[in-house]
Amino acid sequence: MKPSQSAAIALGSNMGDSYKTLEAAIDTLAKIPGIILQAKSSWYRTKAVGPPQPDYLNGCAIFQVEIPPVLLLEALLRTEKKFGRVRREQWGPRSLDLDLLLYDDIIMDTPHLQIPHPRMRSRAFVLIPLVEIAPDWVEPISQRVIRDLASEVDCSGVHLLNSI
Ligand SMILES: Nc1ncnc2c1ncn2[C@@H]1O[C@H](COP(=O)(O)O)[C@@H](O)[C@H]1O
Ligand SMILES: Nc1nc2c(c(=O)[nH]1)N=C(COP(=O)(O)OP(=O)(O)O)CN2
Repeated sequence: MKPSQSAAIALGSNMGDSYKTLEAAIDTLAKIPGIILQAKSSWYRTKAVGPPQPDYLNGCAIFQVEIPPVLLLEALLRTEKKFGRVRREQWGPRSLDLDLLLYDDIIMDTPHLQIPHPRMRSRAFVLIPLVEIAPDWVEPISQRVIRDLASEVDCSGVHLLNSI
């Protein structure tokens, strides 16, 4: 493996003090050896996609990583647990959701890990924050840059909370 790669992570929360949780989750990830924070987006208040539930707070971060994708996923799952994530229904409310969106230009499709995240290309709550910090990153399945993907989603349910 190369000395360092870039990974894009999506963060979301709609239970508890979401702002505090998301900020603390980024700090927690950045303290893990082999994970270095490079950029974080603004936070956005977003209408929930899926079953009726409270609005989410969403954002994205880019990390320089020196660990492989599976170890990075394990670190994300550990961090979700630390912040009280209990797995109930799919697409249901959660204190913290961390998704691995992109890892350099890797394409991976295993039962436990798909990269790029399979639903990222259609999600305004992912693409609107991500375009702030990675407009030129090429999503390797569509071969399109984030800027173009973001320009095509309906962003009516995505509202800026604070600027970077
Ligand atoms: N790219 C991925 N990022 C996060 N989790 C992933 C990814 N690909 C597969 N998974 C699996 O999904 C569940 C977590 O689901 P959520 O409801 O989105 O938290 C996890 O067990 C991963 O193995
Ligand atoms: N606005 C908004 N809506 C959402 C959000 C989110 O972060 N923001 N996350 C979801 C993801 O649900 P889940 O993690 O169960 O599914 P996934 O594997 O498709 O990410 C479902 N709906």
